[in-house]
Amino acid sequence: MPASDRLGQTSDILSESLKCAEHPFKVTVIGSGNWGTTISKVVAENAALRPQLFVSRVDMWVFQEQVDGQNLTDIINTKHQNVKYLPNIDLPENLVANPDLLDAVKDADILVFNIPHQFLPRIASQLEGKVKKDARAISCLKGFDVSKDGVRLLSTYIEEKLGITCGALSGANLAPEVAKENWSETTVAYEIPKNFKGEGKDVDHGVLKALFHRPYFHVNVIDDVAGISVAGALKNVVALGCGFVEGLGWGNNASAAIQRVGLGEIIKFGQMFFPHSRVQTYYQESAGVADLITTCSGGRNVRVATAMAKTGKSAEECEKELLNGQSAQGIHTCKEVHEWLAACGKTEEFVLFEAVYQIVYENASMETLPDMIEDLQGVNFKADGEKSE
Ligand SMILES: NC(=O)c1ccc[n+]([C@@H]2O[C@H](COP(=O)([O-])OP(=O)(O)OC[C@H]3O[C@@H](n4cnc5c(N)ncnc54)[C@H](O)[C@@H]3O)[C@@H](O)[C@H]2O)c1
Ligand SMILES: O=P(O)(O)OC[C@H](O)CO
Repeated sequence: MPASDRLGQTSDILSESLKCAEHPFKVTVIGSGNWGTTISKVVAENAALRPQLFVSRVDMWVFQEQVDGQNLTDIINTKHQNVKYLPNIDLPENLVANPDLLDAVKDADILVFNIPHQFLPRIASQLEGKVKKDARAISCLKGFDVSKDGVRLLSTYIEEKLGITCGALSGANLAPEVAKENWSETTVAYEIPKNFKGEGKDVDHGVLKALFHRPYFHVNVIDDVAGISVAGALKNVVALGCGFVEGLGWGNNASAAIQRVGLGEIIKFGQMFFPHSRVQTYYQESAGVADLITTCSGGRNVRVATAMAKTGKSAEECEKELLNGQSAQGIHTCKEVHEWLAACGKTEEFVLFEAVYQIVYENASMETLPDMIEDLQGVNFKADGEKSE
């Protein structure tokens, strides 16, 4: 379908639910990697299409770097492509690459966070006290914040650090496919805050759908921020497990077994540490089992873990060699999850997550994965009060 037809189609799908904003919302995306640039494209397309709701210019904050002797921002703003992180994809001309973080956010009503999550603390510190007090945010990051105080969602981290309400976007969304406008679904989760200013004056579910929904990118908006965030973070750890068995040449059955156990651990983790998350989110939403399947089929975490199995190199080496500056978030998340589970004495209840950590950081043998999963099944059986082998 030509791009112009697709734009028209979007407009039809959303027109009835759309209201005018009193003042159009200014949107800034913080991050310009593989997914950061893709989501910036999505948002800028919608901003151009809906002047009654959004300021046409969308800023995309870029962590500046040189590419062939030129600033990446200059290349993006002239060629309208992010040649390093999303090559060969045309970006809308109303998307402006901005290397100055504080300038990019200064007028923003909606902040879309989209950076590898290990960089969030430094960026959030720079933003403290510098964003509009009534700005709203959406986090597209997949990961957790773990400290001695506990495990926190990244949206909660942003809320507490910046004093603004933050939701999340997560789904079965390999960026290169979304960027090429192949159809996919996603889930946006946002809880309307107590200080909601009213329709047309503030961000609500309709505004978020108008911001993110495209003919090729179908959005379901819910309020279970914890559910979609837990699923999005933990499927990256499971994907590392799938990459190990793929690299060992064990085939699809082995990968399915890892995904089955992984889904169980994701739901258990959510119920144990974020009891307000809803179990049905994990299997009904794109952010749940669908994201697990797509990531375990072809994501960067699988590719890195497969290379580890084939070459014997470390996760960091494989990430560096394969991803050209992109990040496999499972490498960080499995460590964060291990640290949290160890702190609360629960590692034995999440044996797949723990096995992945041991393989990545403690040189444990990948061949031990099946035995560890057997042990887990034994624990589950006994917990259900049934006979254990
Ligand atoms: N790529 C995908 O398919 C995809 C899909 C859905 C969600 N996500 C999630 O979105 C988030 C962002 O992923 P991505 O794919 O856009 O990033 P990426 O993996 O492409 O990482 C590259 C980005 O990191 C930036 N960077 C490097 N060093 C930095 C530093 N010191 N400070 C700040 N930024 C620095 C680079 O400038 C670049 O913009 C992650 O949490 C990821 O899990 C990714
Ligand atoms: O390529 P990955 O493994 O980082 O996964 C990307 C996305 O999270 C898939 O939804």
